[in-house]
Amino acid sequence: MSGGGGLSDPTISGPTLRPYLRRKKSSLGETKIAVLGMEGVGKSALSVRFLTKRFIGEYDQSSETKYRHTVLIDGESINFEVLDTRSENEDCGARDDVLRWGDGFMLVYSVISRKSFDILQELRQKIEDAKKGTNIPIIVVGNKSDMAHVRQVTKDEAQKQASNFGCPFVELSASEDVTNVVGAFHTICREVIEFKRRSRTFFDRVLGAFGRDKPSS
Ligand SMILES: Nc1nc2c(ncn2[C@@H]2O[C@H](COP(=O)(O)OP(=O)(O)OP(=O)(O)O)[C@@H](O)[C@H]2O)c(=O)[nH]1
Repeated sequence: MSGGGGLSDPTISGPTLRPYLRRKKSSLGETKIAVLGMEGVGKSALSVRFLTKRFIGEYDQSSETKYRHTVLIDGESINFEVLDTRSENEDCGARDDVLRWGDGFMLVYSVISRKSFDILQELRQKIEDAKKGTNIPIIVVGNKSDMAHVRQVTKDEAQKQASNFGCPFVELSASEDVTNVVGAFHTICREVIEFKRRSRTFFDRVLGAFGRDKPSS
C-alpha cells in the first residue's frame, strides 16, 4: 500500500526528508525587519499591504506598530516580525533601540520626494554605526511609482545608490502593486537568512580552528 505518509513511505524517507528536519530546528527562520524612512513615504502602507494584502489609504500615525507573521519562503517557515516605525523630527524611525532590534532594514523613500531619497545615505550610515559592522541586510524601496509623472527621483539613480550600498533595490507602488510589495519583504528576509548563515559559518570555522588547535591529552 502506498501513500501512508509515515517515515516508512519510501517517497519521503531517507536523504530527502533529513535536510528538511534539520532546517526546521534552525533559528535562521526568525527575522526582524524594521521599516525606515521619512514621514509620509508609505512605511505603514507597505507593512499593511504585505501583511493583509490591502491598501487602506490612511494609517494611524500616532504610534509604532510591530506585527508578527509566519510565511513560507523557499520551503522554510519564517517567523516574521515587522516593525512599522514612525518618523519623528526627520529621524526616519532610526532610533537606537530600533537599530539594535532589527536583523534587516527596509529603507523606504518616495519617488516624488527628493529629500526622502537623499536621506538614505545618512540612514545607512546610522545602521552600520549602530550594528558596528558592514554589509548589514538592507533593501532600498522606492514607493509611490504610480505617481511617476511627478517623480523627483529617477529609477537609474536609485539603482546606482543601491549598488553603492551593495543591496537590492525595487521601485513599486504600495497602492497598486501587491506582488512587488510581498517580493520586497521576501527579498529582505532572504538577505537576513543569508547573512545569518554566513555569520554562523564564520563562527563555526573559528570554533573549529580552536578545536583543532587544542593539544590532545
Ligand atoms: N499614491 C500613493 N500614495 C501612497 C502610496 N503609499 C502610501 N501612500 C499614501 O501616502 C500617505 C502616507 O502613507 P503612510 O503609510 O502613512 O506613510 P508613513 O511612512 O508610514 O508615515 P509616518 O508614519 O508618518 O512616518 C498616505 O496618505 C498613503 O495613502 C503609494 O504607493 N501611492
